[in-house]
Amino acid sequence: MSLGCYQTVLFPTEGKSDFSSWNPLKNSQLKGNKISGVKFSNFQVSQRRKCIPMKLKSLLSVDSAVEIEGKEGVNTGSKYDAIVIGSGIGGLVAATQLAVKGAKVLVLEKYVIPGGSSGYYQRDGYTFDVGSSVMFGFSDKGNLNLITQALAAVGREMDVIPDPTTVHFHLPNNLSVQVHREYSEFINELTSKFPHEKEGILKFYGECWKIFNALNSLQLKSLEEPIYLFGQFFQKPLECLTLAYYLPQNAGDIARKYMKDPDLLSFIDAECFIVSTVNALRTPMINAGMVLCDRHFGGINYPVGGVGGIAKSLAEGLIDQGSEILYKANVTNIIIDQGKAVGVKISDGREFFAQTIISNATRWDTFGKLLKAEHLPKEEENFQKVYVKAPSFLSIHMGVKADVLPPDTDCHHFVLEDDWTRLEEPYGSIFLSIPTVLDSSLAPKGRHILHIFTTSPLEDWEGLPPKDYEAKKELIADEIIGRLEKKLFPGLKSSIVFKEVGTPKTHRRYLARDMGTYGPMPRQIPKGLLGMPFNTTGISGLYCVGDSCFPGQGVIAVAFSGVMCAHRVAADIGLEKKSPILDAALLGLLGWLRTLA
Ligand SMILES: NC(=O)c1ccc[n+]([C@@H]2O[C@H](COP(=O)([O-])OP(=O)(O)OC[C@H]3O[C@@H](n4cnc5c(N)ncnc54)[C@H](O)[C@@H]3O)[C@@H](O)[C@H]2O)c1
Ligand SMILES: CC(C)=CCC/C(C)=C/C=C/C(C)=C/C=C/C(C)=C/C=C/C=C(C)/C=C/C=C(C)/C=C/C=C(\C)CCC=C(C)C
Repeated sequence: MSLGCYQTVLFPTEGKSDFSSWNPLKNSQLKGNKISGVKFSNFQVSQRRKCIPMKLKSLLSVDSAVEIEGKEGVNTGSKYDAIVIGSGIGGLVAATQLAVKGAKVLVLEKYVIPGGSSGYYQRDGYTFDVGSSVMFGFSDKGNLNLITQALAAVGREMDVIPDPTTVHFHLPNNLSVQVHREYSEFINELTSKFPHEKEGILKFYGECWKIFNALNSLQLKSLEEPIYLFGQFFQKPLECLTLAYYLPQNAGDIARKYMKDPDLLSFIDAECFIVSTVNALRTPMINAGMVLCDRHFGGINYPVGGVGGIAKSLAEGLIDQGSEILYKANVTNIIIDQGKAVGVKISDGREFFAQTIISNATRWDTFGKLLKAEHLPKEEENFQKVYVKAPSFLSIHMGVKADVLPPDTDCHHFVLEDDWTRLEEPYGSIFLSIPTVLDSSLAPKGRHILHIFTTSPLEDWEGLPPKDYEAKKELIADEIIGRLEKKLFPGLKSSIVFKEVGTPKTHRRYLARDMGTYGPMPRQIPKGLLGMPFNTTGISGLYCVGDSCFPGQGVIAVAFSGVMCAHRVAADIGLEKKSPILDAALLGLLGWLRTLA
């Protein structure tokens, strides 16, 4: 199936009117509405900011980022080394890493473009990021720039724009904190708000750096592969022991060792909530250490042309390696033969076979829908005891008149106005991303994009007649926009020229995630990352990748899960070294450790 060159792809919101009219192939009115004429070389930055694109090198033009190519003639008869279900960043990284090791991979994607939550859609001259927009691991230094490395592995590089402020927090008691790219500036700003806690602040973030530096010194591969793991322990014993020490710990406990001020502890909760959808007491310290430092080490960098270009580049790179990707391929079953996963069936009845099957669908979808209930392994039962689905999102994508934003507005904002206890409540906290502050080419001239999202449970949106559903979307969106108008941008409502609201039903439908979930979150206080499963599953030949695997939510996190998965699969199909005896011992040990969580 080829959608042809320059087909504009739409990611519609769920609603009667959107559904009845949606067909990406028919949207010829938007054909040619690609961000034409813009090349990375003469890319123009919004005049509000002096952001200079990092000249990494560009092999992609923005035009090609909009072109989507399906793969014709995928052969149902041939046997692949691996079939990957889903082309989220986790799935694509696993697929590309395997392909460069020499494996023949087939990616089956339900939607018409790659990327999942890191995809994009276009409307009226705007290019919107579907979900993720704060890119960790996308710098040109260190070992943890996994997005950069994943692209480089398949010969792709993208121009990126450094974001001077990771996020601007607007919190209760008029606490406003900008997380500057420069660590010292951030620490100065935070200690100026909490001078009595200076020592505690330095100690807490100092522990984060210990973790980050240990992670950054390792060569990252599968922690389920003993030859690699023991090799790392041998080469970097201190760093590995540091990580092993922090593995079962949570950020909130460590913060409480050093800090007492309740507002400061709540600030640490907000820092963690952004990356884990739970407070600091439930956020694994390794994850906190990773993100709270990477933003200062490599910095947050936004890809020119939008986040969707990353998945597009990976998919192109995959095809260059001789592997395949098939869009509109909705996997309905994983085929099991004598207890081993051997293939998949898609909704049009075709079957594909491979030595290994990798699912980038969530574990709830993989084990609840793609496999029959009797295949639920004990390990998955345990996972579902320790982790629950985080709520879904209400998202509002808007185009606004540019002059509504004050000069020097930051790209990312987090807003929780009056009451700390509302942090984790549905519709309590508001995330706001304004990517046009960095890349003005994403919107028509004189306009900015506002991508607003807030947590929202699917249950709030079920069983409503279409008219009530539409009315509720408008009502809730209006409230959220009103809050931003009051807190940040007076006159916001009257500046709106485009608005589209997506509900949890939209996310469920177009991201194929059970209940539209954002990802897994611990049911109670977890033992850090100890309970999070890696990539192998209780079913031989079946692997999982993505945010319901170690280390959890986040684009960089799922990229790491992709790297780990590819390494483990490569060892199992003979493309990497493997020791069956050590394998059995390590997998047994890791399984036992998880039962302690
Ligand atoms: N607002 C946000 O910023 C936001 C929102 C949600 C998720 N995220 C992040 O996105 C990342 C998720 O990445 P990921 O790699 O785990 O997955 P993903 O959910 O982004 O992608 C999974 C892909 O698999 C496809 N798929 C699922 N089931 C399928 C099936 N049966 N057949 C064929 N295709 C199928 C989906 O269409 C999707 O493209 C996480 O990092 C998460 O934190 C961010
Ligand atoms: C095995 C054993 C037992 C032991 C051994 C020891 C060792 C060696 C260990 C090791 C470990 C490791 C390597 C680990 C690793 C880890 C990692 C890499 C991690 C990572 C993580 C990441 C993350 C978590 C991320 C996240 C992020 C996110 C989620 C983001 C988000 C964002 C958003 C939401 C946006 C916002 C917006 C606004 C504000 C607007």
